[in-house]
Amino acid sequence: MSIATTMIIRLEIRKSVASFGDVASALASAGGDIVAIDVIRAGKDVTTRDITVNVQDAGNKEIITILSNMPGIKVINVSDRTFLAHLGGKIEITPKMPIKNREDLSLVYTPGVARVCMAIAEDPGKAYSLTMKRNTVAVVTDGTAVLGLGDIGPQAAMPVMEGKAMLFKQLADIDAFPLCLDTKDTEEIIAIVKAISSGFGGINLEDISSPRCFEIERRLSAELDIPVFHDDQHGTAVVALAGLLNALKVVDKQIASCRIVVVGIGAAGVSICRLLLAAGARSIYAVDREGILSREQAYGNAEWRWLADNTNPEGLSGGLTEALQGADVFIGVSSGGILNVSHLQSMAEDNIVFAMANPNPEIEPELAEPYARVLATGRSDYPNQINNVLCFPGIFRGALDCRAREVNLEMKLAAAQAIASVVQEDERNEQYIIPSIFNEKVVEQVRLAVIKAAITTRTARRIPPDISD
Ligand SMILES: NC(=O)c1ccc[n+]([C@@H]2O[C@H](COP(=O)([O-])OP(=O)(O)OC[C@H]3O[C@@H](n4cnc5c(N)ncnc54)[C@H](O)[C@@H]3O)[C@@H](O)[C@H]2O)c1
Ligand SMILES: O=C(O)C[C@H](O)C(=O)O
Ligand SMILES: [Mg+2]
Repeated sequence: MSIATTMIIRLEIRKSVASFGDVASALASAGGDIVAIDVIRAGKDVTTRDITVNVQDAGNKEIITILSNMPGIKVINVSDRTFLAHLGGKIEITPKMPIKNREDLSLVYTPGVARVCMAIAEDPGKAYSLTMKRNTVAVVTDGTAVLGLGDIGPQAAMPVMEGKAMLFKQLADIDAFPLCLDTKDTEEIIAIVKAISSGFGGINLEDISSPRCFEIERRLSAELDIPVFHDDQHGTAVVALAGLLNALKVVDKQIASCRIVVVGIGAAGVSICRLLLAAGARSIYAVDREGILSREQAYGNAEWRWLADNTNPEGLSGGLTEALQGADVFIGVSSGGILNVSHLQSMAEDNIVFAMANPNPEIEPELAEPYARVLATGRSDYPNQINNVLCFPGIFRGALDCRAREVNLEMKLAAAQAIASVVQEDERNEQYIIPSIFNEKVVEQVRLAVIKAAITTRTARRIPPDISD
C-alpha cells in the first residue's frame, strides 16, 4: 500500500528547449500534484525552480525518471518532506535555565551540585524531587519488530523511537529518551535496562519481537520498582479495547456474545486477547501463521499455551478463513495485505474490522470499506486511527504523577474506558469510534483514570494534589 508524501524537486529548465508548461504536464501525467513553485534563479537561458509536488506513493521513482529524460530539463536535487523532517534527528535536550555567569555555573555544576548529589546519596527518594527522574521515560528497543518492518536493527529503529519521544513530550510533557540496544539477548537486555533504570521514572519497551518481549517485560516489572510497559503489547491492547467498546455501541452488540478474531499473535495480539478477555469477551479466536490456536496443539511459549487454553471455545481448527466465518470482529496486528474482500464477506452482519498493522494495514481501507460496517486502521491518514499513541502518553503521565510501581490490569482497563469516553454518545458513529490524538481531552482523561485505578489497587506511592479521594 502506498504512503503519500511531498517531494521538492529542483530543476533547471533551458528555455530554448523546454517550458514550465512541459514540466507541469509531465508531472500531472505521472500522478504528481503541484502544490508550490519557487523560482530560485531566473537566468537569461536557464531558470532554476523548486517544484513542490504531492505524490501518492513515496516509493514511486517514475516522476524523476520522466523529468530526467525530458530534453532541456536537468534535475538538480530531489528532497522529500518526510526525509527533511528527519535531518539531524527529531529531538534534542534543552537546559531549563541558561548558565550566564560563574554564579550560575557554581549552582548547577561544581561545587553546588555536589551538595545535591550528597542529599540524594543520603536519601535516594530525593532523586524524584532533585533530578529529572520523575518526568523521564526510557524508550527501549532492540530493533527486532519495528512497526511491521521486522528485525531492522537498532540504528534503523531510531527514527521510530525518536518519534515516540516527540509524542511523549508534545502530548504529555514527558522527557523520553530513545535507547536502541545492539543486542537481542534477553538476559543482556534485562541487565542493561536494569543498569540504566535509576535515572528514569518509567521504562517504555518498544518494538521488541515476541516471544522475547514477554519474558523481558515480566522480569523487568518484577525486578524494578518503576513502571515497565511494553507499548506494543499493552498500549495497543488498551486502544483496541477502547475502539471496540465504541464500535460495539455503534453496531449494538455486546462484547460477551461477539465472535472476535485476532490475527497476529505476537506482542500486540497476545495482549489484545488477554485484555479483551478481562473486559468480558468470551469467544476469541487467536490466529497466527500456523492457524487458529487450540487446546489440542502443543506450543513452545507460555503465552500461546495460555491463550490456547482460554480462547477458541468451539475448538475450531483451520486458519484465518475458517476463523472469520460468521465473526463479528476482526482485529489484525500481523502484517500488511493478508485479508481480502471474501474474508470480509464471510463475516457476520454489522462487522467490525480493525486492520492495525503498520505501515500497511491487513487490507487497504478503500477495498475494505464497502464490506465493513466499522473500519479502523493504525494509520493517521484514514478515519478511526487505532494506534497506541492514544495510550502511552496518558498512561505514563498518570503512572509518573502518582509514582506507580507498575501498570496493572485495572489501570489498563481504566485507560481504555477513558479513551472510549472521550467520544461522546451523540458524536459516536461508524467514522468516529476513537478520538483523535490531537483531542486534548485524551491524555488528561487517561491520566486521571490511571491515577485513580493505581490508588485503588495500592500501587500508587503518591497522590497528586489535583486528585481527590
Ligand atoms: N496500530 C497500533 O497501534 C499497533 C501497535 C502495535 C503493533 N502494531 C502492528 O502490528 C503488527 C505486529 O506488531 P507486534 O509488535 O505484535 O509484532 P510481533 O513480531 O511481536 O508479532 C507479529 C505476529 O504476527 C504474526 N504474523 C505475521 N504475518 C502473519 C500472517 N500472514 N498470518 C498470521 N500471523 C502473522 C507473526 O507470526 C507474529 O506472531 C505490526 O505490523 C505492527 O506495526 C500496530
Ligand atoms: O509506532 C506505531 O505507529 C504503532 C506501533 O507502536 C507499531 O509498532 O506499529
Ligand atoms: Mg511499536
